[in-house]
Amino acid sequence: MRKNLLSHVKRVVVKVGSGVLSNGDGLDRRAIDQLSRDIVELRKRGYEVALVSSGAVAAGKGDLGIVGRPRTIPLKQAAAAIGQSRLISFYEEAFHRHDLKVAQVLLTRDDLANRRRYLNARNTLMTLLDYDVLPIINENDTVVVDEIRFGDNDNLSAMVTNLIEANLLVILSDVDGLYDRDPRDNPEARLLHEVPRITEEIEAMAGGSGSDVGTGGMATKVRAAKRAALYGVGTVILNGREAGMLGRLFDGEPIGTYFLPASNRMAAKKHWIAFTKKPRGKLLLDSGAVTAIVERGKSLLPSGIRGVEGGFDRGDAVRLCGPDGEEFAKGVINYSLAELLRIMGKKTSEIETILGYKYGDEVVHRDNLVLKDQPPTPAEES
Ligand SMILES: Nc1ncnc2c1ncn2[C@@H]1O[C@H](COP(=O)(O)OP(=O)(O)O)[C@@H](O)[C@H]1O
Ligand SMILES: N[C@@H](CCC(=O)OP(=O)(O)O)C(=O)O
Repeated sequence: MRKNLLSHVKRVVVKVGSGVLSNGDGLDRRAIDQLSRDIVELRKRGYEVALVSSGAVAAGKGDLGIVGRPRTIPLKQAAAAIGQSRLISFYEEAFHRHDLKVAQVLLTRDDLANRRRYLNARNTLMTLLDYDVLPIINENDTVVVDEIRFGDNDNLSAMVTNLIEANLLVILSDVDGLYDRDPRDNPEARLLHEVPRITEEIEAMAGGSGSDVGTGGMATKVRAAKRAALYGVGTVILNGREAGMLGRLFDGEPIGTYFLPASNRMAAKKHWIAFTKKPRGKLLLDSGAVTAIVERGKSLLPSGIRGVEGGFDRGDAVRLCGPDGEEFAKGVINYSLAELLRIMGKKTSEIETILGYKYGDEVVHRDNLVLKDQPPTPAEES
């Protein structure tokens, strides 16, 4: 059964957590050597692989004398600066033994939220894969502030899966997969082998991290799997502390937890709008506009807009809210705040007269609009 589920897979994103790569004293070389063997094995079987690796903070914090978690953001960022170069040098050494070249790619959410930079990052990663180089991706912890943070590498790995159009996301952690409750506190917890759909009940099973080095725990892994599923990609959570898990997975062994993809995937661009692009302002719509968008899949026209909050430029993402103020969708806007203030509530035919030009009849085109909790739509352009 598992083998069938994986038969279409060509390109894989493997994410490895800090808990797998570190021991109490920093990086665990044995774990890195073992992971490199597993990835080399996958590549020998013909799969393309990109690695999202945590571990920078865990690798560097000891140099600053930090025991447990770094207490402040600057300490965490300093630890990451020390640890990231060590992490890559260990990887370089391990993979060179197998004649595999590696490349370090450090990203912030801002890099992917801007469509041009997103496409640029994609081209770089695709080029590395074309040249048989293993990209090793991490968040650029040293420079991130809250507004441009992915927050955790589970989320980053889901974004990268979308970015490089991978067919499978594998998350290697320090547990065997998703249990029906946190196995740390519940010895009777049961491992789920397959999750057909990520419901609220499934999300409620996943708790936070119990370790000094992990971020987000199972909750962020399930969220990442949900994002990947919406993009039509399955996710497997495996225990990365055991040797040979990637090979065993592709041999068809029923290990870990497999989250099935949604049967009809969201278009890559809509996925990016929904999950990567950060919204700036808010549009308040009348009920007619809400019905047209939600029930008839229409674009947003200026006539349905009653109010605006916050600032934005043309091309930014904005939240769309109904008369009750509740956000029901997110979309990329064709007009700046200054332009919108002049055309909102007006007919489409008046746009050009008022502004002297127009970018389109729609304020937000239906192709650039995603409903909250929207069931996935058939794939369109990417
Ligand atoms: N329902 C659950 N099933 C499995 N693990 C869970 C669950 N709820 C919480 N966890 C915790 O999540 C941890 C893994 O997440 P985390 O510490 O962030 O690891 P990583 O460094 O791999 O990202 C596990 O060690 C476990 O204690
Ligand atoms: N970017 C951070 C890792 C953040 C993170 O999500 O950690 P983890 O939960 O171990 O995957 C680092 O390299 O230390």
